[in-house]
Amino acid sequence: MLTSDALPAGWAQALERGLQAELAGAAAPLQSAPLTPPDVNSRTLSPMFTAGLIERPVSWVALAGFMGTGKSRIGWELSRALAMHFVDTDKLITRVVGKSIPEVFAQEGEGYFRACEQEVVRRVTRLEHAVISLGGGTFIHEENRRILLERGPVVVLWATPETVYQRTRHSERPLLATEDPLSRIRHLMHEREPVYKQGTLHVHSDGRPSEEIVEEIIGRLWAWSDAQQAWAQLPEPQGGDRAAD
Ligand SMILES: Nc1ncnc2c1ncn2[C@@H]1O[C@H](COP(=O)(O)OP(=O)(O)O)[C@@H](O)[C@H]1O
Ligand SMILES: O=C(O)C1=C[C@@H](OP(=O)(O)O)[C@@H](O)[C@H](O)C1
Ligand SMILES: [Mg+2]
Repeated sequence: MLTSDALPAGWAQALERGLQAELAGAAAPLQSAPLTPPDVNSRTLSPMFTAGLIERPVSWVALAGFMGTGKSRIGWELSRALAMHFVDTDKLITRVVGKSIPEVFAQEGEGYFRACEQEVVRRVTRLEHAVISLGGGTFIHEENRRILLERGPVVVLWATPETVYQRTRHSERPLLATEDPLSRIRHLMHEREPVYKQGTLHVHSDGRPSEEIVEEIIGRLWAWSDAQQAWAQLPEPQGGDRAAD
């Protein structure tokens, strides 16, 4: 595994330029109209636009999970629903390196890609008001996982190997470019499953329209942030550290 020290000089500056271009490319969050009109009775989407004040359950969230579970698509839709910035780490790497993901794997090697990913994670965890869609392997790397979970909730999307196969079979995922992609999916998913389980929230994406998934994520994020606040307001137990109880 290469570390980010292996990246060429100037990579950090190129990343910064690429990130700014990505953020400017998507409509600025506060100027973009939500795709779904606010519903006054729904906790999930309506509180955002009360008296012109946008309320969000979180100011930062990342989406993790296996290839084809919908991180890129759901992340984008979630960012529109919450009027937040959107960064897809694969898209950002593609922009900074100037090559597609399969080209990066083929020409620079997977180690180089993982080093780029690590640098991108370090940077995007410093963003505010952002939805981050990770690549399927990003959360697997221990250091990435630590930084991400320290920053905010990581929502893991799940799907069966069959669904993943159907969703990825016409696209280029270098890790699935084998004679028997379904077996490869099954094997890799099994291997990675215990790590994905370390995410904050877990949402199934099989056979569900993206709007429904986005709505569930928003509802679960509200519940999560309410619980975080309730926990923070608990009085410190006498004579001890709460975490040690
Ligand atoms: N809930 C869904 N239902 C049907 N198709 C979906 C759903 N979520 C994503 N897709 C489609 O599956 C493919 C892979 O989704 P993508 O967002 O690229 O996944 P990931 O980023 O996790 O690899 C895309 O063509 C996308 O439009
Ligand atoms: O699972 C992985 O290791 C990868 C997943 C891909 O992203 P998606 O999960 O968005 O397809 C992309 O980062 C790269 O091909 C490696
Ligand atoms: Mg993706």
